[in-house]
Amino acid sequence: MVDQGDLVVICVSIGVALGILIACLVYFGTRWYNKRTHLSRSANEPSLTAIPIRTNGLGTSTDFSASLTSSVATYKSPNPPKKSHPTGRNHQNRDGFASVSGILKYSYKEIQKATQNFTNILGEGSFGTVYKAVMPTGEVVAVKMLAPNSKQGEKEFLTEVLLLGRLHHRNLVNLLGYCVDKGQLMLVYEFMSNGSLENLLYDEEKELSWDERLQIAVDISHGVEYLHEGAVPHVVHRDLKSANILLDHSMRAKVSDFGLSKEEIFDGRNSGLKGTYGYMDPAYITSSKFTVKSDIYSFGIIIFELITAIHPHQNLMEYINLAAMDYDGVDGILDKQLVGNCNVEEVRQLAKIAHKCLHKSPRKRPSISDVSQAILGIKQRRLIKEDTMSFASTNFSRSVSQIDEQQVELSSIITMNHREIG
Ligand SMILES: Nc1ncnc2c1ncn2[C@@H]1O[C@H](COP(=O)(O)OP(=O)(O)OP(=O)(O)O)[C@@H](O)[C@H]1O
Repeated sequence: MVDQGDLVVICVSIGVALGILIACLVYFGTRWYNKRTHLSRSANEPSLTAIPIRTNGLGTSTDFSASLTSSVATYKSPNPPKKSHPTGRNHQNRDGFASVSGILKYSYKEIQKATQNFTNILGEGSFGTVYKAVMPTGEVVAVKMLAPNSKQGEKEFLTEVLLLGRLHHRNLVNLLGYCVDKGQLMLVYEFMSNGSLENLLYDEEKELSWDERLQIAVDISHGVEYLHEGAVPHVVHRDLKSANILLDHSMRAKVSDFGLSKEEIFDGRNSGLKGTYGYMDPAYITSSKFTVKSDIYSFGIIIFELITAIHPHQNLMEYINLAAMDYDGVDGILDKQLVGNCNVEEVRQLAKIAHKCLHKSPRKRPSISDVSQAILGIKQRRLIKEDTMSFASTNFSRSVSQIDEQQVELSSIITMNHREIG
């Protein structure tokens, strides 16, 4: 027989053992659950800061630490990002790869037919040839075919497509589709019928009014604002220049070539720099650190191109420095198309904003949202002025017609008086 004391000891021991068992079960169960949720979350959210990239066009890298300083120009902002714009497109995707972004995959044959066997050439860039294509739906698009000597691998190309497909804004040249077929890599973009800003500014036969130029500056600032502050993850363009600003049928400007790996500049040696001379932030050249403020610098140069129609490769910077000496200094370097055809005060205000973008200390340059607010301010001040003037002129004509009416009344009274006296 077990006495009562032993029974108590046995019960307590069983209780303690059960307690330990339950505690262990809860502890390991929670750990297992947390791990499972973490894994499934990671699987659903591909880390875009760990994108394998093309490096210098010389090879590929899948090293994640290297990708953090990569030319796939994403960066993490200290501020929480604004909500990303939805794609608004509702295409069915045939391979499911880019279904998140709503971009289409085309076959080589489809593109071949749409470009009339690659005969419809729009231009040539550092990535390869750009063709005009008419899709079976009737939609006109631009197809960028990567040069066969491009060292970009298929995997890296698809990663870039995935990144690009996430970026949609009315002031960006949106990616509509892609093609990886028969060893060819192609990107399908919306078609911009008025070509590049560079062509419009430097072709003697083309004309750009001051209003169009001001609107182009507003449009570019909105496109860059989306890349810097709206897109998730944020994107640094790294090659803003007038050749990368394209215009649609209604002369609205869109930023192109964003998010693509940029080729390293070759100037007789491996500089390690990416971008285009003339637009390149001097602070980046000395530090090799590319930031959003380097894009702001390039944008400042584009604004001065809009004002002067002087190409950065034709000593634009010297003219800018000269103009910086006085508030009205910009009057002397104005594009001759604009002389007598623009509001000089607005030109001076825009030049003042551009000077700030070119500040030699990147920290002192404004953010893109400040720049776009300031440019919009120029347009708004004009609207307010026009409103005030039209209000004043309406009041003036009302007063004139009142005087006219009173004169008629007066002359009829005088005539009546004359008749009575007569
Ligand atoms: N979406 C488009 N719609 C119409 N024309 C385009 C489009 N994209 C490019 N083009 C034209 O094709 C030409 C080559 O463009 P691409 O973007 O490849 O090179 P780039 O910007 O001129 O130079 P780089 O590649 O050195 O930046 C340009 O003249 C441009 O006008």
